[in-house]
Amino acid sequence: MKTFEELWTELSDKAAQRPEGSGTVAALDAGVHTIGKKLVEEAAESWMAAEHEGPERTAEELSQLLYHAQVLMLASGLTLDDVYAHL
Ligand SMILES: N=c1c2ncn([C@@H]3O[C@H](COP(=O)(O)OP(=O)(O)OP(=O)(O)O)[C@@H](O)[C@H]3O)c2ncn1[C@@H]1O[C@H](COP(=O)(O)O)[C@@H](O)[C@H]1O
Repeated sequence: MKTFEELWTELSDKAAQRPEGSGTVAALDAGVHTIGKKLVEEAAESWMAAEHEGPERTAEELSQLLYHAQVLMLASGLTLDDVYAHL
């Protein structure tokens, strides 16, 4: 298990180090358009899980939504503080 901040640290390191086999590096290379589509897909899957599939599946989909939100933040050159400033 990891927190949102711990995931951010891990993904930031991956973006900087670009290790072989990283899905995050591949997503960043694919670009904002592809990442954005994935974010919307995970949002829809979270919605459907909440309506039809129960809390466990909803938590799983929401974790993927948070992951793709962080990838979009990285691709956009944003930091956590840039986003937290709007909360
Ligand atoms: N938390 C996640 C995470 N959540 C979602 N995903 C990606 O999002 C996809 C979600 O898949 P779906 O189930 O919606 O779809 P799928 O059919 O399985 O996959 P696609 O065909 O849609 O790509 C997964 O296949 C992963 O590619 C994630 N990829 C990585 N992480 C974590 O990010 C960290 C870095 O990962 P790497 O960059 O791959 O090393 C690790 O700690 C991982 O656990």
